[in-house]
Amino acid sequence: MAEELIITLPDDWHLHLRDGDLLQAVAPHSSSQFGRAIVMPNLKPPITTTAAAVAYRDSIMKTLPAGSNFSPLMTLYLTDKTSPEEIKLARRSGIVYGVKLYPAGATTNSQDEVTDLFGKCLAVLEEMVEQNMPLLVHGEVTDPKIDIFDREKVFIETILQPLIKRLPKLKVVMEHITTKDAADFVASCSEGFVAATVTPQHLLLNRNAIFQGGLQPHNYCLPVLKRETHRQAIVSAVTSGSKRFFLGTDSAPHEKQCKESSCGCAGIYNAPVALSAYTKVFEEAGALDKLEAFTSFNGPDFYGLPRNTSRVKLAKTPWKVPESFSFSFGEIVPMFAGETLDWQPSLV
Ligand SMILES: NC(=O)N[C@@H](CC(=O)O)C(=O)O
Ligand SMILES: [Zn+2]
Ligand SMILES: [Zn+2]
Repeated sequence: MAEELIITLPDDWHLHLRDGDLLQAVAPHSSSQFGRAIVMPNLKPPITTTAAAVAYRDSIMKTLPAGSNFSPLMTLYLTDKTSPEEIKLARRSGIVYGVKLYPAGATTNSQDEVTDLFGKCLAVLEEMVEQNMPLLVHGEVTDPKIDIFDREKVFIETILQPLIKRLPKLKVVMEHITTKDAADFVASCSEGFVAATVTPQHLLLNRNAIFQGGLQPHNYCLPVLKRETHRQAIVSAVTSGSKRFFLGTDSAPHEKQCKESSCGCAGIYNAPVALSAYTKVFEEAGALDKLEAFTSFNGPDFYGLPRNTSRVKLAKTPWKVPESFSFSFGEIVPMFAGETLDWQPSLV
């Protein structure tokens, strides 16, 4: 069994860096372990224009330590009002790498978004094909009549399949997939056009983790964790060697008091443990030889970007995850708080 692995520096293809104090607090955990990150636009207010993305990128760059090579790849938040012209501006800016679809009300800060994708956004989607701009989707329907555990499957059937049929040349990333249905669907689509990101929590935890010994708010995220058979299916998908699946942590920090509340926020802060956690998944599947493609090759290949050239070492040295990280504004509790993990990353 390997005691040390050296792999190409990974990128995070789905990350929430937030803004203000929270950005300052969490940026180092990602910028020290990843080359690039696709930065989600669900701020308050959301990043809906290229101008706002440029300003947000500037504020991220200001938080990075001197000499950091971390590169934030920005995204726009699709709304019913987004114009095809905005897509052209985004492409010309050279800093926007995707447009994010949040079905209205699907998740944190997604109140006033797309209500009718085909009715209101078709011209924008056609321009995205023209500009080779990927659509990144939070793939859950929001109809309250649909059971929360079925929302991803129903999204595939009612939105994604018709969308891909209508616009087969649109690049689509199904973000944070959680089900066998999603893994099978992505595997059945054209390589290079449809791909998926997968989080550490959906690979390592099933829905029991939300209720283990009492309600566990730090294991609550969206899409919600699913049953064990689904977890096993997405582990098989990512460890199969398929190029369609890549690393996207969905690290989504919320202050401890917002998680431990009578109405707790959705989102798991996993940036500090992400590389250890993904390595554990591949080790347990006997597929450490497939880890690097998932963490460091498939993402840039899909986005048409060069692979990173620097490397990271993963040493099989047990380390204890902090119970929480404290800041002037409050605390953030990471995934696997207080637990011991095996693989410790460091830049080489
Ligand atoms: N994943 C989550 O549970 N929450 C994310 C939003 C998202 O990615 O859906 C957040 O911004 O907090
Ligand atoms: Zn999401
Ligand atoms: Zn997310």
